[in-house]
Amino acid sequence: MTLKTVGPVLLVGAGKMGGAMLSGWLDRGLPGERIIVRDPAPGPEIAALIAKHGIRTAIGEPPAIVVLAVKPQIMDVVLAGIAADIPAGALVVSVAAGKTLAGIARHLTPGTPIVRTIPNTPAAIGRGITVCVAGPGVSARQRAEATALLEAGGEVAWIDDEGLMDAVTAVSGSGPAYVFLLAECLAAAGAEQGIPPDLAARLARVTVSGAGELLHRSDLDPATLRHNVTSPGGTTAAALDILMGEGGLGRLMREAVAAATRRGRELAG
Ligand SMILES: NC(=O)c1ccc[n+]([C@@H]2O[C@H](COP(=O)([O-])OP(=O)(O)OC[C@H]3O[C@@H](n4cnc5c(N)ncnc54)[C@H](OP(=O)(O)O)[C@@H]3O)[C@@H](O)[C@H]2O)c1
Ligand code: PRO
Repeated sequence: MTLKTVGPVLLVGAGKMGGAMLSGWLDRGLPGERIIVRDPAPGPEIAALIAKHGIRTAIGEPPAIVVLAVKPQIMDVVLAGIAADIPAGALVVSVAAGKTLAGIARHLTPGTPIVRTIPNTPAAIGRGITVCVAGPGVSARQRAEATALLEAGGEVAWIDDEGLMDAVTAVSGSGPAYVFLLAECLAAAGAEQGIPPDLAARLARVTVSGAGELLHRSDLDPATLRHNVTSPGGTTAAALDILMGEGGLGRLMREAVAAATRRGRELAG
């Protein structure tokens, strides 16, 4: 299945995540006329995409896929409002953190096929990863169609155990924020050592993105790439003694991912 033949796709909610997905779809060739966007007040970038690509904002041809990208806290209300517009047999794809297959199904015609997913914002440049779990009744064709759509945003992984989705959300869904925080903290620490803030921000930005790109292109695992920077008794080793010590990044990351996983469970509602 190719992206060009997917759809029509109804995107409900074109904010940070829905907007990132929309950019990925358009960049990779999903024709604008196969997309419908529903959002009460799309931001200027989304409005520009809608105008440029001739994307519809009202349902004409019935959608084959409905992508739900509203906040989990309003998902129940939104679903109650759009359930009647979801044609029988259309595939519903949720990207909402926490919201379970059963919680979504509750609002829809019994038997509606649903795929619960967690993408991440690098989908905007085709470098994200989306993890998916299928509910009952999702056909092989619909799975292939969902894969084609989501692959526009990068890699796609299917899992069978929905119980893992909150932990997945904590790692890859929220993960880009941890990396951006690393860049912020690295810049602030550099400035504290006397580097002019603009230069410190540039050093941190290029270092984090360059290291990410090296990790992306290299066959080596992250630990080996780290070793390659670390001269015995050198500067990196001095820093890693802090970062890898007790109370260091390992512990902080474990606690952070556990907190995000717990919050996902709470958002189930
Ligand atoms: N952001 C991420 O990195 C990320 C990653 C993985 C999954 N997710 C999931 O993606 C979903 C959206 O998150 P987000 O960060 O993109 O939030 P967001 O930026 O607030 O996007 C949600 C969008 O939905 C719009 N909306 C509100 N009510 C609506 C309605 N009745 N019908 C259609 N659209 C409506 C909002 O408009 P207003 O702003 O005008 O209310 C907003 O544009 C969440 O469920 C989240 O868990 C997000
Ligand atoms: N953004 C959403 C949140 O913060 C879900 C993962 C990333 O809840």
